Amino acid sequence: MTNRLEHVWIVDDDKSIRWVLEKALQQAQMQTKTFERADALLQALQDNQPDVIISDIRIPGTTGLDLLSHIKNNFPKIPVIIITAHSDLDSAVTSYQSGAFEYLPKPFDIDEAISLVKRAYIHSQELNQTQTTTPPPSSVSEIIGEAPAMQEVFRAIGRLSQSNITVLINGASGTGKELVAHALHKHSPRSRAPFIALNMAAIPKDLMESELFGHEKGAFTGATTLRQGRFEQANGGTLFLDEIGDMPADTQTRLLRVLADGEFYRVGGHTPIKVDVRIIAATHQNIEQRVKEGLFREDLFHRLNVIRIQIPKLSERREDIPSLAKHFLQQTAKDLAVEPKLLKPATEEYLKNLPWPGNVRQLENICRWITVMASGRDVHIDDLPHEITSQTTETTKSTNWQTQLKTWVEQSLEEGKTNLLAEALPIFETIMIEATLKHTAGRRREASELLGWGRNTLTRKIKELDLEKSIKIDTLD
Ligand SMILES: Nc1ncnc2c1ncn2[C@@H]1O[C@H](COP(=O)(O)OP(=O)(O)OP(=O)(O)O)[C@@H](O)[C@H]1O
Repeated sequence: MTNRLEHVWIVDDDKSIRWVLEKALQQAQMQTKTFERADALLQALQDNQPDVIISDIRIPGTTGLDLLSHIKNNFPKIPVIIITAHSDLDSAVTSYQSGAFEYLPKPFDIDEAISLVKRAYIHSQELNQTQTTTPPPSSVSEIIGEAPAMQEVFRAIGRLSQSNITVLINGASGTGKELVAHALHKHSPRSRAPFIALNMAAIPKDLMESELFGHEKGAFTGATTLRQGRFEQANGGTLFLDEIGDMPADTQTRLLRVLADGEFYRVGGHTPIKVDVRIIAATHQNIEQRVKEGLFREDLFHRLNVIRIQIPKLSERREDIPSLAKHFLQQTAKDLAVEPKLLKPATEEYLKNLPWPGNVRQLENICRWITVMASGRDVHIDDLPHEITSQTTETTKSTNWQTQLKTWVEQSLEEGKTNLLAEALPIFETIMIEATLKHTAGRRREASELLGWGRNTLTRKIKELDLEKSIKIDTLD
């Protein structure tokens, strides 16, 4: 996963504000949790704490300001961003005075909200707040993958279970590296000890050493308390170092020493600390290339590269797309307590043929979008977000549809499919009909002329292909 260092909790009784913030923050690779009421958030704070809290000034259960003072008293290091109505300057002032990190006047700009959260997060790090990242529970156990390349990954996890060996995971962003790292931990003798994830690319360079190794009180300006680093937190368990290729040279040197000696010093410390930590590292980069270019230490590379697991891009395991999509649609529906959406076969086929540069994470995001935005229970191609339909244009720039169709036929035959026309024709007709009706704003007579069919044929096809629900603007002509 992981740029997802930041855990952000949002409390607002306005569902749409919660939704907008949540999606935007997730898009920025942060983990979010939302609450409708302040008391639910206070309850949750007893179990664990986020890096940043965003709260409306008026919320059921208490006021934003009471909540703020409760947090300031009990969890002083968590920055709180208060959302206020524009007119409500008084409360903005009061929220500052009561210790809010910042306030966000409504209506707010999403980018501004995100940069505010990022600033608050860095600020909280400077206040030496220690937080562990735990992936969301729903993503921990289930790894979906029928494709041969994924089966290979499962075999590796199986072979490595009960072992403590160092693993290097390679794969593009969003392919599931953290999920695999977590599975390796879960199936290891260390499963009861912590799994700590840390993304090198997300940590400012000068905070990296103290993030990894902790620091003593007074080690540098602002180090007002002793702070444990991730190595200490992960003692007995697993430390997942994501985007290891981005690790600065001096930290690489230090890490190498720790791996060789099994001990380290906190920043500003003089007593060696012994730990027993299993390292799982991951990168999307070609790490051998970085070694060649002198950007990554060769000796460290060999230490990490004991076992290598390669996670394929989503475009290299297209057969898994329908089951992944189904899984994400069900998961999102469960989270939102709504009925899961169902993809029509043509939609599945369409999704299977997209380029997916953002890999599984992108598919997951699209499924969330569909769950919230698609109007009916059945999801037609037309219901997909523009983001994805424009991707097709990108693909078709390089490969025309005939070539893609040919690839599909070849793949299907290889998979042993039969009766190919019965599968392809309805998809072909659905795309033709939906696109044309979109163009004519739902006017069937005009669409049938454009398609070169009689009006009755079009009506019959729409019925046969069960497209009625997807045609939203349906005039009576
Ligand atoms: N095979 C899979 N089955 C189910 N869910 C998956 C699978 N692969 C990835 N996911 C989900 O997709 C999302 C992205 O996966 P993950 O964060 O593990 O990718 P990553 O490779 O670590 O990404 P990055 O390099 O950007 O940090 C997560 O929510 C994860 O749970």
